[in-house]
Amino acid sequence: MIKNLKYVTSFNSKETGKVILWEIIHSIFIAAPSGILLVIIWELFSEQPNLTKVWSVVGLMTVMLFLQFFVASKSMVNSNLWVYDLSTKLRIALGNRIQKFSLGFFKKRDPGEIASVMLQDVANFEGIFGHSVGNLSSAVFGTTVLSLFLFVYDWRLALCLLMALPLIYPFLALANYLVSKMGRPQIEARNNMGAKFLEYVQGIQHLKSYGMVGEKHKVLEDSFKDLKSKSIKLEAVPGPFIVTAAIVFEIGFLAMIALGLYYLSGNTITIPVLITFLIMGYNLYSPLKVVMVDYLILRYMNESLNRIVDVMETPTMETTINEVPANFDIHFEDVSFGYLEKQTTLEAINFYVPEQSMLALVGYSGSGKTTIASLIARFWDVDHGQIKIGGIDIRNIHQDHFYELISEVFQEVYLFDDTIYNNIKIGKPNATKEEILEAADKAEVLSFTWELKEGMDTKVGEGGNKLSGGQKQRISIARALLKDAPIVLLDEATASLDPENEIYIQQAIQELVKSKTVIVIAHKLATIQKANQIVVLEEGQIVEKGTHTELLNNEHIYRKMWDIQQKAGGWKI
Ligand SMILES: Nc1ncnc2c1ncn2[C@@H]1O[C@H](COP(=O)(O)OP(=O)(O)OP(=O)(O)O)[C@@H](O)[C@H]1O
Repeated sequence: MIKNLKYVTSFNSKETGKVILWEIIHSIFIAAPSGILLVIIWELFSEQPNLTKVWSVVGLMTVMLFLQFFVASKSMVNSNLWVYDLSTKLRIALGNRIQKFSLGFFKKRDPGEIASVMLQDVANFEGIFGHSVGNLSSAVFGTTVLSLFLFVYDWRLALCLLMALPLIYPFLALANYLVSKMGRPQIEARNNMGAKFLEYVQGIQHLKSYGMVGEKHKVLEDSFKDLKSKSIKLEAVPGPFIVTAAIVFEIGFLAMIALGLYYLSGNTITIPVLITFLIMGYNLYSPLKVVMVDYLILRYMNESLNRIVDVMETPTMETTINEVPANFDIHFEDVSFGYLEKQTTLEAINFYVPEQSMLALVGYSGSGKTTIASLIARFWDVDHGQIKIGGIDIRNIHQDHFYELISEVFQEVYLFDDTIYNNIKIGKPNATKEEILEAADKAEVLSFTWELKEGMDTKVGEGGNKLSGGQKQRISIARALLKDAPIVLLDEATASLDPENEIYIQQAIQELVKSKTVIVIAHKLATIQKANQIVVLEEGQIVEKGTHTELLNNEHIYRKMWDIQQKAGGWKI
């Protein structure tokens, strides 16, 4: 836990020292009044009590009270500001880290789970640590100061009080073990509930159309119940051990009273000393009892910290090397890749795409075409071999520079819940209005926006759900045109367009790919006849390579696919 706390507090280490200092001053102010009270008791028990002295001490106590109010407010404000600042910095760091992960990270970890690290786990830390830091410091500093006082008065009674500390340890250790054992499943149940809820809300349209709302709601309800039972267990099972530890403290206090009375009867201590122990002894235990409960909550918080640190330490695709390619040819050297461990999706892929030439990827569904395009875009990293751009391994090109090199027009187009204009602008954030409209025009976006009441300022809805598939694709082509990157990846760019628009889009694409290095995936072989090279894939391996004419003469898969498409082209329904 200390390691985790050190790690997270390093995000605002400058302020940490100041917060601790204020908390120490605060805990001394909490302990001080009982010390001052003793002066009154001692004075009252003296043979000739000096009332002026007593009144002065009462005056001092009043001043201390005001000071305590100031110190308490200051330390509370400081620690709250510090913890909220810390958690904001932590969230920003997590956000920055998450954007540098490969897509593989998001496939392995549920989006609901990642969201819960960012929201719930950081909130856990913020809520718990913000409030516990004061209690912890009073327990450590307040108890140390009081113990020193008590040892000066009578070391035997002080030792008797402190004897309770090792005795509570086994109960605390057991409770601690139970919290760490039950905390993780509880957090997992909470995340599972979040993920199920997200899935339910996102998929509600499809659930309704298949009449599965009730069935999925049951799954959601089960996840609520699971969370309930795990939360109850987490609270109820370690609870009795904490109560027992608190009772051990009371027993320690009773033992001290008994010992004190024994010493009093033997005249080895005086009444004021016993009264001192009765007052201070109880005060000694109070912060410890509070911190004991806090400690368990802190252990629970540590489970959240583990998950935060885990995300922060997951390797990203970031590189400190920043080699800049001199040209934009693409080289696949013995590349193998699998989405899952022990599963090969691509095996020993070798090809070379000279700068400003076009390579087409062809093959039956599931043969690995999209995977090759995704590897070039670094959505994933290769397991074996190298992909080079301009002779440089793409893993050695800095992320910011790398994404300037590539434009993608993929099957799945994601649009942000913003205007059409702004969705195109993403391709080049500093583009002028003229440039954006020109790209929109070339990609046939203007031809449908003029029919819309708000034109290019029409909001597209979440993920672009207010537009048709073809319209979304045109926007993504406009984005790529605007970006004007030297490498273009096209994945079935014209799949969801009607034949008339397809002709226009093909023209726009011709414009887009002019003087670019292009990798194109097209199911319609007629569109790639002019490609400089065609690579045919089967089950993740290259089975043919050549030009359209060469492959037709090969009489192999490409020829078969071509013949089928030629026949299908003649069909009319
Ligand atoms: N995210 C993923 N996780 C696990 N397996 C995947 C993932 N994406 C694709 N695959 C698998 O990898 C293999 C290759 O898929 P890929 O999408 O590259 O094929 P494709 O040739 O582009 O297919 P299509 O023409 O149907 O788009 C398939 O067996 C597919 O099931």
